[in-house]
Amino acid sequence: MEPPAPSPGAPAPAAALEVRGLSHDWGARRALDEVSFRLAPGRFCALLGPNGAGKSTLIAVLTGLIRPRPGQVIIGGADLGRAARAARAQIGVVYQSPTYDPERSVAANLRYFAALHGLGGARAESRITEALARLGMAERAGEKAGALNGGHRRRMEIARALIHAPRLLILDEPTVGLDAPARAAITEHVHALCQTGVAVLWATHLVDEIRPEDDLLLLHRGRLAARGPVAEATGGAPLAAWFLEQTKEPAPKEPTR
Ligand SMILES: Nc1ncnc2c1ncn2[C@@H]1O[C@H](COP(=O)(O)OP(=O)(O)OP(=O)(O)O)[C@@H](O)[C@H]1O
Repeated sequence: MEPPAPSPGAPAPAAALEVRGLSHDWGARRALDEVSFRLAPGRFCALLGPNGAGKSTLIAVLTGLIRPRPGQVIIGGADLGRAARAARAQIGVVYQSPTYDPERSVAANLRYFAALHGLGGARAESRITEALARLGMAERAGEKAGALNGGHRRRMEIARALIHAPRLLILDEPTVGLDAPARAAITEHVHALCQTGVAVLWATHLVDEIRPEDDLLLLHRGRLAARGPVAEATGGAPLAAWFLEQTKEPAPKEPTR
């Protein structure tokens, strides 16, 4: 992972995601400040940041929920500001809050999303089977979504986000509220997806979800405080200690008399 080159010579391979000079203000509060990075196909990139760092705001911009002002988002070569449909067609999203129909089966939930992407009939069924198999959910296709445990519901949502074969999968703290085995299973499944060429942007504040071979973006108070392969970004320091050190709040000042 590297910052975007301002004047490329030979054409670089299309990035799964390229973000240039992105800022966003919520009223008087600066939530994102000049954020730029590039994510290569097939890479797992952890977007690490403490509460309030700006992770969800960044994801809202990347998924087109809010407009970058200023800034540019390019997904698989398509500019989100100028060619929103083409750009959005290349991303799958799993938001922090669950979004599914608890009364319908797992397969029916996926079928609904397939239809939203213009997929139907045998093509949709084969994509559903494939996506569920990738998440280890094949045998649960007929179960009611509301009857699944939390970990399986999340896996269903991840399978659903893959239904249109996106280039980039974006997940906003997907393991919130899950127990340790479910967290480990989901982290494992999503890392494995990268081997199929999908790039993953995984927002988290939990360092145990990040592996040494991953890419890392450290977001703190809206700014990218570090980026690159984990060992490079941390300078080889243990990740948990490094994260605490980087995001340490200044001690409150002594009251003056
Ligand atoms: N809709 C909003 N209106 C006003 N301020 C907002 C809004 N959403 C986020 N903020 C503010 O923007 C800053 C970044 O918040 P954001 O939710 O993007 O951070 P986060 O890293 O996702 O945090 P968390 O891990 O707690 O979800 C915070 O100061 C937050 O209070």
